[in-house]
Amino acid sequence: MTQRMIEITSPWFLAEETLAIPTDFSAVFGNKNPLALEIGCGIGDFITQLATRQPQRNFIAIDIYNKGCLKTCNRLQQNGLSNVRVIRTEARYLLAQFLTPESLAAVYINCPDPWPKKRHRKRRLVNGEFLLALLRAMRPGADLFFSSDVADYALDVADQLQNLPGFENRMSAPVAFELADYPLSKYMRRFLAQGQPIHFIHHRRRVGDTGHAMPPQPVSRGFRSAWSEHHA
Ligand SMILES: C[S@@+](CC[C@H](N)C(=O)[O-])C[C@H]1O[C@@H](n2cnc3c(N)ncnc32)[C@H](O)[C@@H]1O
Repeated sequence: MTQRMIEITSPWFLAEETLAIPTDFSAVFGNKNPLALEIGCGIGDFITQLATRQPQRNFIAIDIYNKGCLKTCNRLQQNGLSNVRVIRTEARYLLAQFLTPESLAAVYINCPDPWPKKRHRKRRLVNGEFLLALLRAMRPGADLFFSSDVADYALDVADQLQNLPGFENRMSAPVAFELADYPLSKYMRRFLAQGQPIHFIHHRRRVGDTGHAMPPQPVSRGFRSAWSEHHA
């Protein structure tokens, strides 16, 4: 099954095929403000709140879901936010192709697809290899925020992070049920309304960390299709 592709003409949208490899995002935004990334922005409610609160930062919001990218662009436009751009792309592809090492000041991943069945867990986006690719793109001192409604996903990510010396935990526990001043996404609000807790993780790339990130692995464009199958 494939997504129905809607052409997105919004000025907030960057078409993946027009981006330079790697991309100079300072030139895209016309300033050298710190750059942050949201992976899996959905309909853009989280990034809209965050970018409103942090006008001194630039944000890239990515999703493989075409309609979600369109809704995110529309929401950003309604809120007049000039510090965000939306890209329809796959996270690993973005990290391997478009981002330079140490270019990100923060990364946000909220309620990633849970793949709850045990035999599907290997499909989860956030694993050790992915965290190393993130680490490479994060500058020392950059923040990584992860949230999930699925306890075992969050515990697994917390475990992986604990074993990566490039990261340090910014909270008093590996996983918390609250994160002060953190905006709520659509999925977070949905789960909280159903009485399900959200599990939060906040790590930082250790200042002084030099060599724990691995070089980018080759990622093909076709790699993305498996991830978009369920968005028909
Ligand atoms: C469960 S939704 C959560 C959306 C939003 N973060 C929220 O909390 O409301 C997960 C989102 O991640 C996107 N996604 C899944 N895998 C992705 C990948 N590999 N790269 C980019 N986006 C991805 C999906 O298309 C979907 O919009």
